[in-house]
Amino acid sequence: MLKMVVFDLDGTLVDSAADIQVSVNQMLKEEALPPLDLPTVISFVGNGLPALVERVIAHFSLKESDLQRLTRRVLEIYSTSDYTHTTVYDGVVASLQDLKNRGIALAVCTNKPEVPARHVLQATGLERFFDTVVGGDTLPVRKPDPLPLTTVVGEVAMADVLYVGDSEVDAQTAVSAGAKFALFTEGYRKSAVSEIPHDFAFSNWRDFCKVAGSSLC
Ligand SMILES: O=C(O)COP(=O)(O)O
Ligand SMILES: [Mg+2]
Repeated sequence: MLKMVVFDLDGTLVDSAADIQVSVNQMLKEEALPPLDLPTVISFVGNGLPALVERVIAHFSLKESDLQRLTRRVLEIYSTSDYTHTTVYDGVVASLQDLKNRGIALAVCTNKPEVPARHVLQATGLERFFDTVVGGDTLPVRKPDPLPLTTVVGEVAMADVLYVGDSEVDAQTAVSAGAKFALFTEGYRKSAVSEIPHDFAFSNWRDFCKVAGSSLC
């Protein structure tokens, strides 16, 4: 029986890439470097902020030793953003409300650092749905290590848990943790849907009711 649904954030609940792009480009401007376009930034998202900045460093052949400084700067800019370009995917709120009404526990397990993850949830009005939020810097390891997901799940049996995400990283996390996985296909995945292990796939949040067996369908 479904007792808990855990959600990834970027590319799953929210389309957040445009604000990530603004923050990265602000840092690049300060470094006298040219801006990156949206598809390039999206291709760098998925493994957390330090990995994103590592990819920026590789893209511009910058010094590896600048990683910490540039990561700190992007985090600073992004954490104080007003997130005006970040939108909740259509159908997400109704899906979350339905799960909450059914008494199913809801949590977020994202690789976005915890502070901006909480800010984004606040700014988009989604915060009220979630008791637990684990970010990419909450624990010593991040997804695809299963620890963030197993930590969020706590005492609930994995057989009663569904993880919902948009990427290869999320699929791998679910497999390692032993959770069922639902793939939202319209986020920031890099490979074909058929190459990403999943128990369910959906391209529109209005169809999530079929995955979660709700009365909304
Ligand atoms: O911050 C990232 O790289 C990805 O974030 P996500 O885990 O919410 O998709
Ligand atoms: Mg994601």
